[in-house]
Amino acid sequence: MAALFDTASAFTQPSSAQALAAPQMPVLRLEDIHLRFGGIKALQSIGFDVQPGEIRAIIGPNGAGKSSLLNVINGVYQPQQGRLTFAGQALGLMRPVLAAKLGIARTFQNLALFSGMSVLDNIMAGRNLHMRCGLLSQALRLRPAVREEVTHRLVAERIIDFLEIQAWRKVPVGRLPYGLQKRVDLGRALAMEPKLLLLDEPMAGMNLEEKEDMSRFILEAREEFGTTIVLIEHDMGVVMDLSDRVVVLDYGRQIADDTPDAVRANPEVIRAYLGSATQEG
Ligand SMILES: Nc1ncnc2c1ncn2[C@@H]1O[C@H](COP(=O)(O)OP(=O)(O)OP(=O)(O)O)[C@@H](O)[C@H]1O
Repeated sequence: MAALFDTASAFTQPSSAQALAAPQMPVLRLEDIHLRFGGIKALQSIGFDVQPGEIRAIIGPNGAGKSSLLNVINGVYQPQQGRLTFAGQALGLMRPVLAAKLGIARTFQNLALFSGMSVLDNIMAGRNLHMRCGLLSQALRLRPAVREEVTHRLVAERIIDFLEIQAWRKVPVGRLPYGLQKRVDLGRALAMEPKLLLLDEPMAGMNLEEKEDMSRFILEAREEFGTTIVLIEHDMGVVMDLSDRVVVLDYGRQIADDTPDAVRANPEVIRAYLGSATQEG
């Protein structure tokens, strides 16, 4: 993110599938994660890593445990068993506040935007963690607060340019079509300068053109800012096109962790999930 943001990230590097050729310290490693809700075994012995600059997909049928897994990664759910390591730091378990501090950002299946606020202000909301001046100095318009706001606005404007949403920067988000709202949600998350970006069904409810746009922005975010991405997606075409490696869940179990092509050819995956209807994806 050096080109866009003022602070360099530990994971800022040109990223591509080539980066995966040489093993590096993973951004994230999950080991033997078990999560239960009463009698429901939502996750059973899940373990995989995410390399810097990688786009990792998590797929599986409805109820397979995908959202639960994302919630374990950002600390919303506490697994009964397992270990999580972030950027080489063994954390045991994650907590939401810690996740935010460590630089884990997330978009949601059901958008989490302020619908009455403008595009710019929603993206500015993503800068909150980076703001050092308190509310009082902001309210009194003290000089350091004004200076800081200018810097953050600059970052927000650059993200708006990057996502090609300049024309709507002053428009309340609630008035935008759904596809654009999803783009603003991505912008809000990118504004956090995340080391790890979790995308929960970024293409849900989009038409083909919107999906193509969103795919392009995800790939460009990785290329330009070196963002490491974990995404849940139901559209197999999107998963195959975007991801470097794919984790497949079925009834809370991890049945595959491989490249898109290998996953596509895996008989257990085909049986559990892909099926004939999605083979063309
Ligand atoms: N907060 C919760 N309380 C109880 N059970 C839950 C909770 N969250 C998830 N579950 C259960 O855990 C299992 C996995 O659910 P999860 O939402 O993680 O699956 P998913 O793969 O994301 O599904 P979908 O594709 O439909 O979003 C399901 O049986 C679900 O009912």
